[in-house]
Amino acid sequence: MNLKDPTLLRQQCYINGQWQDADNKESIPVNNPATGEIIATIPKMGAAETRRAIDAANAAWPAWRKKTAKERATILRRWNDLMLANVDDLAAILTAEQGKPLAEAKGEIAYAASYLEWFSEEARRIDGEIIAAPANDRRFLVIKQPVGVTAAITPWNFPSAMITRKVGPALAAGCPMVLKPATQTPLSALALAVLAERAGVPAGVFSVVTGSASAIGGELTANPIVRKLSFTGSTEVGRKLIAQSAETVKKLSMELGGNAPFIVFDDADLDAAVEGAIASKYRNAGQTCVCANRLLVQAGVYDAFAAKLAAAVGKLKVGNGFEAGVTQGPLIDDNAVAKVEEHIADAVAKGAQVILGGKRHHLGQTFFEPTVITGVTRDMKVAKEETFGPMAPLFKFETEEEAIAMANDTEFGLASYFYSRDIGRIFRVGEALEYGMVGINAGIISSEVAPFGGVKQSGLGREGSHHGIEDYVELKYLCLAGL
Ligand SMILES: NC(=O)c1ccc[n+]([C@@H]2O[C@H](COP(=O)([O-])OP(=O)(O)OC[C@H]3O[C@@H](n4cnc5c(N)ncnc54)[C@H](O)[C@@H]3O)[C@@H](O)[C@H]2O)c1
Ligand SMILES: O=C[C@H](O)CS(=O)(=O)O
Repeated sequence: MNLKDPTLLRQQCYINGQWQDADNKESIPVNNPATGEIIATIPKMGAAETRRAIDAANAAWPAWRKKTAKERATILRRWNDLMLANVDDLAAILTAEQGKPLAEAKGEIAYAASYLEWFSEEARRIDGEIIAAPANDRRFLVIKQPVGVTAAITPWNFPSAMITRKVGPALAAGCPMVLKPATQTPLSALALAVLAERAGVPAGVFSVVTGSASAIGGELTANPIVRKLSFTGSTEVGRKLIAQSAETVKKLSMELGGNAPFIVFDDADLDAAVEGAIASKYRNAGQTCVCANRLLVQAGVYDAFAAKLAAAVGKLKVGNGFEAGVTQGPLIDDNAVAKVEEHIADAVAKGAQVILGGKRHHLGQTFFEPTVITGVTRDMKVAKEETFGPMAPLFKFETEEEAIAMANDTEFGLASYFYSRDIGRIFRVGEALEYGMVGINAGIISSEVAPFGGVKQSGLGREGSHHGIEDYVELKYLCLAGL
């Protein structure tokens, strides 16, 4: 990894403004999924170090909340600017530990920085209310105050953006944050801490702890000083963290799993639908929470869409993310590859046909062939489970009502997509889909200015947009009498 600024690559945790090893000096390797080589080691910390980070956050909170909104905004804006000034190094670190192509990694860094920029602006718009009281000698005031010490636990698939989507609103609202990044991709988080320090984030306001997920998570969820937990990851782990947080009644933000339907109606622009399907399904080698997981295609255009999609998918280039022109990197680990293989094998055993790809790539490691399968039916695992890999399963439907029923037949409700040029259908289907987000004639919909989040078992709360700050403030009602 050739960095212009090698000091961005850290192999220690950042607690209370200090770079530290684990108390027991133990460490964990960080692997490059494309080559299998060890690129760094990080401390294997646990509950004791996490408690110190929480105590440091609590000690730093009064001074941080006392800063004016403009002072906090200035620091967040400077952090954004530093991310953009170091985009090449941050992207190289991200590709080395997560595998996504460098162009995608640069895109993630810009996306991640946009949350710091957005919440540097939102910091100055956390306004209250004065309510018309029911008596002339009274005035009712509502003010918004920072929730307190917050914690974040983030996934490996977006090692930078999932962090700034949480730390941005937290710091903007006046809350300190203790972060546990994914064990597979901690280096991006530690590089963010380097830039936070340079931006002027005071010691204790942002700390990064790596190591035992259960030990660190156990402390973050049990410690009463932590007033809020924001988690992004699988629904399975989210359920555990919700249960662990119940004892201390923490505020929770949960960004969990998905099972996105991608519906192609017979009135769709098929070329646009293929472009959108490629963008949604194969971004990050299919490892995003909002990837199309089920492609539902109306019978009249099924064969034409399948042929067009297979032709376009066949042009995707698999390889090391640092190689020019590569659009498909490796999957994160062998378990991820096994999940894709399991879904393909199950579908084929129940009658589906592989029309493109279908097996591990000849490059070895965790590379997988971009895959398209047809003849998929609702009894197959891929209908109910998140594949999280570069495999597009095509289901067939006859009517609009059938498509909506198929799309909603899941416990998930994060992202959904459909392609149609009929305005009546656009409103009917957009309103009928049980999802937090709906892409209409669009395969990529995420933005810092829009509310990101799901319904049902895809999560709680929203991140980004004006709404994203609400999860980091408490409403306080002041009743003024005797005026
Ligand atoms: N909704 C969203 O915005 C969003 C975004 C990205 C990923 N995801 C979901 O995340 C999943 C893939 O990411 P992943 O494999 O990192 O998910 P994961 O749930 O396995 O891990 C997420 C984070 O939780 C930590 N963790 C795991 N077990 C824990 C425990 N017992 N206590 C405390 N922390 C624990 C991990 O170390 C990691 O930091 C997919 O289901 C994907 O849909 C959702
Ligand atoms: O995987 C989850 C991310 O939230 C995807 S996105 O980059 O925000 O669309």
